[in-house]
Amino acid sequence: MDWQTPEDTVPSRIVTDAEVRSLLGRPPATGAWRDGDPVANRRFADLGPLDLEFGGHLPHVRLAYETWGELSPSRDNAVLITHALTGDSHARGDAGPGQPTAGWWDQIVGPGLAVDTDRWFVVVPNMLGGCQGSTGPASFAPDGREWGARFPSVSVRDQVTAQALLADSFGVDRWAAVIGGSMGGMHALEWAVGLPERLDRVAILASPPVTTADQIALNSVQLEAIRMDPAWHGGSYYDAADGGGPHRGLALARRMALLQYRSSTELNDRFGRRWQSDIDPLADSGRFAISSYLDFHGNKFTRRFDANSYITLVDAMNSHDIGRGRGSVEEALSRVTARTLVVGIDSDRLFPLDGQRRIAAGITTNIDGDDAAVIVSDFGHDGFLIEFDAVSDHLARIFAS
Ligand SMILES: CC(=O)SCCNC(=O)CCNC(=O)[C@H](O)C(C)(C)COP(=O)(O)OP(=O)(O)OC[C@H]1O[C@@H](n2cnc3c(N)ncnc32)[C@H](O)[C@@H]1OP(=O)(O)O
Ligand SMILES: N[C@@H](CCO)C(=O)O
Repeated sequence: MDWQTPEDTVPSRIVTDAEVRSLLGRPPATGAWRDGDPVANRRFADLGPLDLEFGGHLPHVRLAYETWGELSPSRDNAVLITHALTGDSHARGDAGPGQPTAGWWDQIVGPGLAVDTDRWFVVVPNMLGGCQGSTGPASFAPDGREWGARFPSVSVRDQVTAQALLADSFGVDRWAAVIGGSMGGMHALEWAVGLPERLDRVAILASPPVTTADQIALNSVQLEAIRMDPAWHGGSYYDAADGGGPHRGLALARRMALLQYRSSTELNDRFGRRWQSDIDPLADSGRFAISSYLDFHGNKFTRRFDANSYITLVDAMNSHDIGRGRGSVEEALSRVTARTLVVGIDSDRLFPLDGQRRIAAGITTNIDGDDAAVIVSDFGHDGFLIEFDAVSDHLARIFAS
């Protein structure tokens, strides 16, 4: 089978349960597009073929995206927000009638908020390789079946290339700002280094200049947890009789990840040594509350995310090295011309402050001189999704610059 067939034999914009059922005789993969999705604001951009950094080729790329605000006639007020590893385009929850789904930055993006949608035209795409409407392993290969584990390796740079094609589709030559946290901050940094002529400002939150050995190690055990699940089937699980996915492995990977997303201080203060039955009288006795919390998030995650997509995105995150092919990290950072904000969280054990400090020190247009701004918080890495006031204050400073 030639997976590089240049023509789609199946339109990659097949999106509804009904279309998938009629094609494959079963529902779509977890996280893939579904009928009745409440995100009325979501749109799709078909961006054509894409040659990938590590040699792969996608015959057709589609990005799902949402927008808020109005694009000015001169197209000079567009702001790109890039999401974290398991995020999506839904930064705001009030995009249309019948919108029950909360957005992940409701308190930051909106009329009169730090990213003021009365002033800015805000674009939030789902990243390439994701499973919330953009082309990824749960999308269709040219043979009319999901790519699955056959999906080619994508890098953070490929994901930015796809975002640049999306910008072209809007006629936006230059973003007023590119803003991202965590993996989204990797994208924001790549924009600033790789396409400096295409943005005025950049905000990088809780992100590193390279994914380190320590971080790759933590990622590798998560991926192994998925692959050792008997329901993994080498990634070809969509048609499997035993439940349609390595849910136990994926839930375990999410538990492991969550330990890096939150700080030990928060977990100790919040859960202590309490039993879950102390909190919920109906719960089984003999289980610690912290175990229950991890189980809850692990299991919840499997209901919204495709395991193949998780692997693809973690691999993309592992590819992140702002200095690759550019001499060094510092040489790469010296290319940045956008006004820059770099923010770290003091309790972040996933992407610790030294990474943000290295980024800040290497960028001459950093608004805080040679240092990063620091949010003091016990929430750890996830602080960029929780400390709304502090994040808003810092974003206000970059917009005022
Ligand atoms: C840009 C992006 O990254 S987008 C992706 C962001 N979203 C995610 O990452 C999804 C996973 N969610 C999270 O990581 C977090 O909820 C955050 C970071 C978004 C917000 O953090 P917090 O507000 O501190 O939420 P927290 O981690 O306490 O989770 C609350 C949930 O845990 C449940 N919970 C809390 N304690 C327990 C316990 N002992 N046992 C079982 N469940 C528990 C709550 O009932 C609540 O459930 P709900 O989600 O159905 O409302
Ligand atoms: N909670 C975030 C953490 C990674 O930045 C996510 O899952 O995307």
